[in-house]
Amino acid sequence: MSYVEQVYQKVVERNPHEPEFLQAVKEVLDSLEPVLDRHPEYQKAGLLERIVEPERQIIFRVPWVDDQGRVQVNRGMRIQFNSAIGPYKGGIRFHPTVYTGIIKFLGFEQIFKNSLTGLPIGGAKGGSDFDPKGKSDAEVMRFCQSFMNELYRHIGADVDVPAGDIGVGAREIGYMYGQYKKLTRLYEGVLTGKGLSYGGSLVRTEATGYGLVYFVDEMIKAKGKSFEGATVVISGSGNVAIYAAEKVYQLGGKVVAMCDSNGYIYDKDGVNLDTVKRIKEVERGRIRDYVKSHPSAEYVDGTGIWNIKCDVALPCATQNELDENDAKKLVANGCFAVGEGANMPCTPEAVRVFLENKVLFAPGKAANAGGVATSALEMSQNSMRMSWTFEEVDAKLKNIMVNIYKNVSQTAKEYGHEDNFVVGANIAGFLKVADAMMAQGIV
Ligand SMILES: NC(=O)C1=CN([C@@H]2O[C@H](COP(=O)(O)OP(=O)(O)OC[C@H]3O[C@@H](n4cnc5c(N)ncnc54)[C@H](OP(=O)(O)O)[C@@H]3O)[C@@H](O)[C@H]2O)C=CC1
Ligand SMILES: O=C(O)CCC(=O)C(=O)O
Repeated sequence: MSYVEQVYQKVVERNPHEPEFLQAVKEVLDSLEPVLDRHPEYQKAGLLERIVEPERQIIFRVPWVDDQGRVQVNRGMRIQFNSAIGPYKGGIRFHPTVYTGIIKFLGFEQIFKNSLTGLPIGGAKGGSDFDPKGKSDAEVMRFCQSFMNELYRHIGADVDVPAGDIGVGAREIGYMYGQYKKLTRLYEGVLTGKGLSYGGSLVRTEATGYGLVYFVDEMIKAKGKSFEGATVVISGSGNVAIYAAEKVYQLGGKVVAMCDSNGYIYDKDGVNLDTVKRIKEVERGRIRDYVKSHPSAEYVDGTGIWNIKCDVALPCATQNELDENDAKKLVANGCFAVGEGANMPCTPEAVRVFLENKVLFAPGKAANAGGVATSALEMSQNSMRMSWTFEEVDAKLKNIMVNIYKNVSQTAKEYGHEDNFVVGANIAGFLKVADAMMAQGIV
């Protein structure tokens, strides 16, 4: 058994009930064999054993009172995975499926993603099994305040800087920021994704979706293709999906389908993004409402969005939402590129189908890094007590995404896996963190 296989075996023994975490670790470790051949010193330093173990996990009770006066109790957590290259950084997810296996897979991915941005940020993730769907603003506020009543002890502008993720947007960040400030009396950049009136950065709302499309654009341009005239299917209709769609339209493509967890809409004339924004950002409604104002579009309950013919597929909803059969369908329908806006949305079997069929595949830790990169730009602006214009931040974001593409594709080539951006992203993200960990001793 190789060193890498031995490390993975130990991870399986230690975390037997966390399949998503095991999936994320296996994908990274599988890419690292050639790196370990070149760097035998990593084994001596126990580098892999250390990188797969979080530096710290904080799990806490979150009690709150609902609108009926009943006491509710959720579980909160923050997993601070790796601080070798900077303060912990990563989102907070509020969703009923949250448990340690999900937050650990996200925190682990975040280490390498944050490294790829080229900015000094370590990896972390947090969340709760609280479901904001159907809750009143007052309930969400009480929950967020209670969540922060514990979390504030473990974070800080130079310690750990959380942000949003599924179920956590501007509203939740605002409530958490207010409570942090009240508890600590500090007005500092402790969270990103803040509102513009209290330290937020322009473009952070758009950043993950825009960044995804900048990355995919670079990847397909290298093969002589473009978004101009391309038909695109995007799963999800949340923050990442909406702004990926906006950038696709700006580059001349047409988005024909989007979804939420209940079902998908198909609009052959191109999904009207103003309508989706109204339904999702203002009314907090369901995607099925789209057909009320666009009767020529179709709404279909359940999964199945990947059966729709497209040139480019952008999974932007959640982990493991696109499986082997979906991938085969996309290939059969002529899809030539897939970009992961979500974290780990494609199963390992689906990724294999794409790579075997020469579909250009942009893995999430590279392709969706624009969100956290812009969060780091928000941290810089907060530290400098200034704010850049939309154009300035957007230009920096685009530059970062182009550089990530270059780094990932060059690394893939250098290690003998040309056009395999999964291997390229894992190795390039790992090398910087490994170098920093080696320099800092056994900690
Ligand atoms: N926000 C960010 O900056 C970043 C986010 N990401 C990743 O992008 C993904 C989306 O995040 P974000 O847009 O912020 O989250 P949002 O909460 O804004 O949106 C999530 C969207 O995905 C849908 N969805 C969730 N679960 C499923 C499912 N099982 N099947 C179909 N649709 C589903 C939701 O539908 P419904 O409303 O019905 O639940 C919603 O439309 C996540 O994987 C996240 O980790 C990655 C990098 C940065
Ligand atoms: O902006 C951030 O800090 C985190 C974004 C995020 O959660 C992610 O990259 O998955």
